[in-house]
Amino acid sequence: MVSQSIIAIVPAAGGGQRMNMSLPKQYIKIGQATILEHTLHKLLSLPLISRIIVVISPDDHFFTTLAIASNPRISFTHGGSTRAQSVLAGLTLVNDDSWALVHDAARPCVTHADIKKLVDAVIQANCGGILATKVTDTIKQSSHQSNIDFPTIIKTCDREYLWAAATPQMFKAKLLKESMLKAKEDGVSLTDEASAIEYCHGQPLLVECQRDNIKVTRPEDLPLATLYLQEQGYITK
Ligand SMILES: Nc1ccn([C@@H]2O[C@H](COP(=O)(O)OP(=O)(O)OP(=O)(O)O)[C@@H](O)[C@H]2O)c(=O)n1
Ligand SMILES: C[C@](O)(CO)[C@H](O)COP(=O)(O)O
Repeated sequence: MVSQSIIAIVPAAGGGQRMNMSLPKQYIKIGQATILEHTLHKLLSLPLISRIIVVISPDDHFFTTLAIASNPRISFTHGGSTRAQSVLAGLTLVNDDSWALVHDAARPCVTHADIKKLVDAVIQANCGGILATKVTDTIKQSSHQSNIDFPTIIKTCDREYLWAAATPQMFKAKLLKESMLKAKEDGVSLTDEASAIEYCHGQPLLVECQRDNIKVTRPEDLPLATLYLQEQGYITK
């Protein structure tokens, strides 16, 4: 049984540019609830997560209108212009000795079982780690950045060692804070927490999760997230 304190940080301050919708994607409704509410319900279902800090944009006047905002285990703070800045803002509210479990607001389909699997693995190994999926496609490296119409292939990567990072990502708060601040000081941009630990020569655990833990990023992800939440029984078909 886990006895250490685990505080969840939910970065939810993004603008959702790639969704190309009028409101940030965390406030799009799937069934009766917003994406953010689905995500928070998943985290609330684990009693071992004692507190959840939701990091919202300073322009966000919507979060506090949601009933879930007054849940006693939930509080909020304001984030910054990058995901890393938002996570750091949340981390400043977490005791150094606690575990920080960072989970994207935009990943509402994560399962209770996969969060528990990560927590158990991390606590047992006493080493930070992340949920991830093994890469199953054949991966090509392009000659140019992928923002041109038809870049050409320069090589096929060996996928045996490749994983796609997901969230939650769980680390001791002090280590994560120090590693993220070091990366920031050195001008290294981070798209996840593990990158900060890697930058400081740590080796986080990879814990395999189900492939339904998608990040809602583009419009075509929405029907997929809806289907997964239906299959999981969170919304009616
Ligand atoms: N300044 C930011 C940027 C992102 N996020 C959060 O980080 C998670 C993953 O980021 P991403 O999918 O890139 O979200 P957006 O930044 O909203 O999307 P986009 O990049 O398409 O604008 C999301 O829950 C998002 O709200 C955040 O808290 N603060
Ligand atoms: C943290 C993350 O969800 C892991 O896949 C991802 O890196 C966030 O990246 P984005 O650049 O904000 O989409």
